[in-house]
Amino acid sequence: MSLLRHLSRPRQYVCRHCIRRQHTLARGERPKKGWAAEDPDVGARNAAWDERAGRIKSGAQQSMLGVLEERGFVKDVAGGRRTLDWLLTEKCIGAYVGVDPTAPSLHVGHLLPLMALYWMYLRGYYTVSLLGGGTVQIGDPSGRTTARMRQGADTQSMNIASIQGQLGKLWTNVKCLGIKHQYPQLISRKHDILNNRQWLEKLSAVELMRDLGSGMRLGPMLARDSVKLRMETGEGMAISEFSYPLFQAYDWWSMYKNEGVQLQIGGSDQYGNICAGMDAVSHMRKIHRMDGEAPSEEDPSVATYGLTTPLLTTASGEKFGKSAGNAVWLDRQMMNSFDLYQYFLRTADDDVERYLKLFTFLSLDEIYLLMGHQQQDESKRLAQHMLAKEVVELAHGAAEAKKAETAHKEAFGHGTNTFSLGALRNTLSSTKPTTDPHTAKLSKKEKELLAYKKAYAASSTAQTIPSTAHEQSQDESDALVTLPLTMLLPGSFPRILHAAGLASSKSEAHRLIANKGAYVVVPNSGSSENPTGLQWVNIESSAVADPNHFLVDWEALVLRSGKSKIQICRIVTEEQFEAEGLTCVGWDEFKARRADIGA
Ligand SMILES: N[C@@H](Cc1ccc(O)cc1)C(=O)O
Repeated sequence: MSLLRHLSRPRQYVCRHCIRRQHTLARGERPKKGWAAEDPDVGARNAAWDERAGRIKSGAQQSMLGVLEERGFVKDVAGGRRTLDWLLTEKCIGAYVGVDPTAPSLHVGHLLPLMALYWMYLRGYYTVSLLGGGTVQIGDPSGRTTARMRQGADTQSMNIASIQGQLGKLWTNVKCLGIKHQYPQLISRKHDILNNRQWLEKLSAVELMRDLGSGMRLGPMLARDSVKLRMETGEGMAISEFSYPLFQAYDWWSMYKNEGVQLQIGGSDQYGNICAGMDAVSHMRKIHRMDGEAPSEEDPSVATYGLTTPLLTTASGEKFGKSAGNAVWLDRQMMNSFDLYQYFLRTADDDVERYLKLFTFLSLDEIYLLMGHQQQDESKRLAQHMLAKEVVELAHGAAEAKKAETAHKEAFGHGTNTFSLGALRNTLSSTKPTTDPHTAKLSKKEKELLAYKKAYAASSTAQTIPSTAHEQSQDESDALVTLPLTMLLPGSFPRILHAAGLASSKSEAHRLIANKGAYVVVPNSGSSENPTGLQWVNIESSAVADPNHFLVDWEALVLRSGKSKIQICRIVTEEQFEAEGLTCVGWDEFKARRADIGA
């Protein structure tokens, strides 16, 4: 009886494409295309949304677009800034950011559009991070001067699996950060990770060209910088790459019709793809006549919009997200938490406020307060520590962030002139022996993935700074490099600095030393009031400067380049080094030379 009553109750439907979200079916009426049965919470959700819209319109609360603009996320808006601002206030629309899994990890550059998306999630929108499992096979030419290398099937599936996991972790950490920063848990919040392979694999070539291709014009596609440049340089472009925007546009159409995704966010190089997508969706709407609810084609409440984030450069003019020319990876196995923390800790004073707004969920009031404290004593780098901790927390989680913070605060606890012995001992005691039990438990597939990631990170760093930490089979989370004692000889500091990853070559290490930019910690140099606060001294350029004289606790050499890039080197006997199956930059060359001399 009660079931019958339930069935006969008029069902509520929600239309993803019009501003009047809720519809009640009349007797005998069938739901229209784009309507989805809605759960009973819809009333409460709409009421909460309307109340918020009221607050925004009365000026009591800032609009979503206002928040994104104020924090520095907006370079361009496609489709009209004012209408997008209005739409984001009136309607709980869907938004997405797409990433192609071209590598096993995202890097910090990907965080910019994703952070804008995460803000939208926290403010109650439907948000999708889209994995380009289909589009990666085509290869986006945007912002590139050469075609991408074709990836093998194994590499591709490892990249997809790895980025999928990473996107999931990021969502978990975003939710935790949202709780930590006390953002209200809005009931309309929802997020998804979708893979465009799901629909692109089912898409027929005829359908793509007939429906979508017929609505996209050659003119704007030919006028794009990435296309023009390749034509001018004579390199040319394959049809597949040229057609890439069609596939990205089809993604949007698919998510527009099924999930109500009306906004796409991307880096500034995505502007062309986004505009092409907007035209395509509008054309597809005409073909599929989704005007059951929408009064007219130009109705801004059903149109699509694009938002691009700026290209970041540091105060010194470098591209953001590169450390000595290499990408700053978000994967913990490709860049450990200590190094990620350190990358952000090195942020220039002139950049730090801007980065706090972009890469943390701190409110603006908190940021201004923090900057006030920072100005009282810049040397403490309070703002940089906060930035570094929040980014590590977003990428690797709270526990890792705490560890990285403690290690750095101890290392720099007494200013930049001293190094804390406590920090060194803590780091050394957390070193895992040869066979890392953590890796031993991994399945064969996981081990393969781990080896691939390490090789990927090492190969992308090889041309500039070789990071021995990546080449060694140590626990991925430690910040140590292990070197054999035999390499420590009078005059060998340049070789050691190179092996420690603090210089890209021996000659660069020589230059660093000559410019007084290389330091080493002096053992037993603590004062009587602070015996564990060891002193840094400049490494001398003399040919007899002997690293052996700087062994702390007989097992570590602590080196620094510039103000803050520290590398702790664990020193072991050559037998132990070989027994642990370790190697380091310059080791083979060192052995070969030793053999030549007949030592
Ligand atoms: N083309 C985007 C990734 C992307 C893929 C699919 C999309 O639908 C959107 C974006 C890039 O290379 O950064």
